[in-house]
Amino acid sequence: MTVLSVNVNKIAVLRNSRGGAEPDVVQAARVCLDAGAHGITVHPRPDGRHIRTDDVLALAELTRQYGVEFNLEGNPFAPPRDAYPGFLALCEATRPAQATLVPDGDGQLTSDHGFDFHRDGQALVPLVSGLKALGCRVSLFADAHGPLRADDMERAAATGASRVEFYTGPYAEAFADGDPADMLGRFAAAAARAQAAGLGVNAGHDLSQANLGAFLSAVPDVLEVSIGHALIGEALYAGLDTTVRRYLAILRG
Ligand SMILES: CC(=O)[C@@H](O)[C@H](O)COP(=O)(O)O
Ligand SMILES: NCC(=O)COP(=O)(O)O
Repeated sequence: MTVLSVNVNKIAVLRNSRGGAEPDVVQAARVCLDAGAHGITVHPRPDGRHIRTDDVLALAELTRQYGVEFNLEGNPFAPPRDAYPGFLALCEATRPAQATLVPDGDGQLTSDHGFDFHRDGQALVPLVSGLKALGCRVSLFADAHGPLRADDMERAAATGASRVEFYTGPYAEAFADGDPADMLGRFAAAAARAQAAGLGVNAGHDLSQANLGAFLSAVPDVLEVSIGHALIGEALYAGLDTTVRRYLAILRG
């Protein structure tokens, strides 16, 4: 079964909008885990707009206590800045079960593209091996919506990473436009190529209760989805516990 990792970035957005400690990111993560979520994801950004270093440390401890996966996302090439020690330093401090490398530019509103494995593949090799030496499974954020180059997934696998996380934003847009069939075909084909190259497939970005089921029906053997923006929004109406349980029901099919 596909596992659910809840991204709690948006809880920190709300907290930071007023300063102080509420809503409490760790308490929100605990509610998600008590509802049955399989793990917690965060993507601390160098500008500190939501998740901060102290949140990363606290969530690493919480997930350790629960014995569930902590998935830390970030750009390993972004330099340390102010209160952000850098992605690799955070991985060293917290040893997340999964490190998801994302090629975001500084100041980007949100993640909107995966790695160019032809350009970045060689540079990723030492980073992946360093993270594996820390005990992290490594996943690489990857595009699956456009035409893949013939050996894209082979190059991703050649970095030593175990998984790719497909950037699902374009699928979510196609679904919202009422015409997701072509996009689903592209993701299914990309998944087959990743799996043939020996990579496990994760997926994330703008997945929601509305669009998740169709995605998982069309794209076989997705190992993990990380979901935050829609889930936290939906939880405003239904509550966090109920919302997480609804996602888990979708994953069970
Ligand atoms: C890597 C990814 O897909 C992003 O969705 C990310 O984790 C969300 O980041 P923000 O919450 O900063 O938009
Ligand atoms: N890796 C994707 C993620 O963690 C959550 O993305 P979103 O649901 O906030 O768009």
